[in-house]
Formats: sequence, C-alpha cells, structure tokens
Amino acid sequence: MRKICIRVPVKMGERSRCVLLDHEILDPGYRIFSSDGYLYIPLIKEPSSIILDQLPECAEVKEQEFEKLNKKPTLEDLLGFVPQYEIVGDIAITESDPENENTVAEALLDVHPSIKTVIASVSPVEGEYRIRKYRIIKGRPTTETIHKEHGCRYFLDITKAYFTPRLSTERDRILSQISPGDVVVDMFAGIGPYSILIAKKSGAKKVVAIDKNPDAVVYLQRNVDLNRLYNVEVVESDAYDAADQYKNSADHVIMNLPHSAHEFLEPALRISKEGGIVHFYDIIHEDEMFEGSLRKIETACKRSNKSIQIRDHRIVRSYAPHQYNICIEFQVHGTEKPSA
Ligand SMILES: C[S@@+](CC[C@H](N)C(=O)[O-])C[C@H]1O[C@@H](n2cnc3c(N)ncnc32)[C@H](O)[C@@H]1O
Repeated sequence: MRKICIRVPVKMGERSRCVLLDHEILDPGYRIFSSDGYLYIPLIKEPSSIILDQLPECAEVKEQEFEKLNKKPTLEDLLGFVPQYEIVGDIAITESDPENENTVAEALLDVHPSIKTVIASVSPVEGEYRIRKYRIIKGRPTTETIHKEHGCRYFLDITKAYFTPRLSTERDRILSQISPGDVVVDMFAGIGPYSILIAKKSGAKKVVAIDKNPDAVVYLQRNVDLNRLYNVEVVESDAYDAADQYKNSADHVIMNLPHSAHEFLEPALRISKEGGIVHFYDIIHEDEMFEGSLRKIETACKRSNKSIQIRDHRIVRSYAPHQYNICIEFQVHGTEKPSA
C-alpha cells in the first residue's frame, strides 16, 4: 500500500521513530523497512512543521509502498471494551449478556485461536456439588475439555463438576507446604486439581481424594490415569462418612468447600495426625474476618477434645462485595480418646 512516510538515514532512525511515536503519527499497521542506508517510517498523516522541527534536518517526507502488518486485533480493538471471561481448557466462559453475547463470542474465537467453544454462565455456583449452569453460545457444542495447570492435565465437564482456574496460585501455595512421604486427605477433591497436583509434584506417599459428586469422581479417576499417578486413592463418599476410615492418618487435610467446610471440622480433626495441618477454607464477611471462622474452629476443637495452633490466615480472593474467600491453616494437637 502506498503511504506517506519519513525517510531518514538508518543511524538516525531510532531517534526519529521515537519522535513520531510520541506524536502518535507513526502507523503501527505497516512494516518499517530500510533500503540503501535509509529507514522508511510509515505515517498516518502528513507531519506538522512542529514534528518536522524535532526530526533530524535530513529527514524527508515521501510516499512509498509499505507492507501491511498482520498484527492480530485485541478484544478491545474488536469490541471497544474488554469483556469478563475465563478460560478452562479450550472453552471461554463469559457472563450471560444476551444483547452482546454473539459479538463477544466471535471476538473471543478470533483473538484466541486455542478457544473452540464460548459459553455463558446462566446460574451462580449452587447446590451441594457446587455446579453452575451454562449455555453454549458459539463454537464446538461441548462442555467437556482438557485444562492444563502447573504441568498437570485435567479432563472435565464444566457442567457436571466444579472447577475454577482462579485457584491456581492457591493450589501452588498448598503444594509448597507438602513434604515427600506425606499423607494428604483432600476432603472435597472435585475433579482433582489439589490432589493431582500434590500427588504429581510433592513426592507425597498417598493422597486420598474424596468427593460426593459421582460425576466429579468419574473425572477425578480419569485425571489420575491421565497424569499416570499411582499414589492417589479416589473415594466416592460423603467426607463425613469417610472420615473414620482415615482417622489419625493425614499430615495435611484440605477442606476446600468454602461455604460449608465448617460443618466438617470435626471429621477433619479426626483425620489429622498429631501435628498434622488442616487447610480450612471459608467465605466470610469483612466485618467478621477472621474471628467468625476462628470461632467455628474453636467450637469444633472443644467438641473433639483437641487443641490447635494457628499457622496462617489469609485472604485467598475476594468472593462478592464485602465477602472474602479465606484460608486458615492450623496444626492439630491431642489425639481423640479411644472410644469405649
Ligand atoms: C468448591 S468444590 C472444590 C473442588 C476442588 N477442590 C477444586 O478446587 O476444584 C467442592 C467439592 O466438594 C464436593 N462435596 C460437597 N459436599 C461434599 C461432601 N459432603 N463430601 C464430599 N464431597 C463433597 C462437591 O461435589 C465439590 O466437588
């Protein structure tokens, strides 16, 4: 394409390019090139005398053929705004917005070649199994995918079992606390993002991955196989009922069921070894932080005749206005009296 441009000796090219950039007159859609010791810089319009005064004296305004750059447009280029979305495997999940959703879906498919399906969430995370409802907007009509995280692969159906990539950093943080030879009980394992990561990367002797949702357990077992793991015991059960089977066995107990994990504190205390660590998640209002959660832990300890030492308390992420997903980690002391 023939364009107006600046021609300067190559050795003055960088200085000239910066002046043109500062004045927002350089055309980024075309390739700058050099020929016979000169640099040719494409412009979006004729430069003013003020701009010319800032360029080297020998700079000349010319017309020249330029090659168009195949710069991929961004979502902002295509839509004028950046929509809210997250990516699970090759699926992009957006918030439901019937007015805009087709345009947003097309832009997402254009900008991310790895995305094959765009879906919209049409319900909150709900029910005992913490599942959301979705509607497929565009692309391949499936909600099954393989998600990669920290070198592990997870096969899942986003409509059948809970999964969020937003806890990726948190999972890595928990992994960093596990030592080779540890026994870990993941009481609410879902499709396995904590269990699989720990089993694969920590050198744990055994990870017991429990979940009540039969569909989640199918994907969990497939993920154990997909990641070629031999140290994961998959258990389809209510964590409450499974607890006695793993009494005094765990160096770490993971309780990632934020809205109701407090109801399972007593079984978690039973599962923990003397000196074991419980990773307790909760959703709490900012006015109650962290006292509300600590009260629940204290009550469970009294009932279980155990004492604990708080090791850490932190905000994991904001959950809703004025509400936070938090994690409290405590070490368990005192074994339960043997039952009569
Ligand atoms: C918030 S999800 C977390 C899943 C997984 N840890 C993750 O990070 O993706 C909670 C999981 O607990 C399971 N669950 C709910 N109640 C349960 C119970 N009583 N016993 C065992 N699992 C339960 C749900 O099916 C769900 O998969």
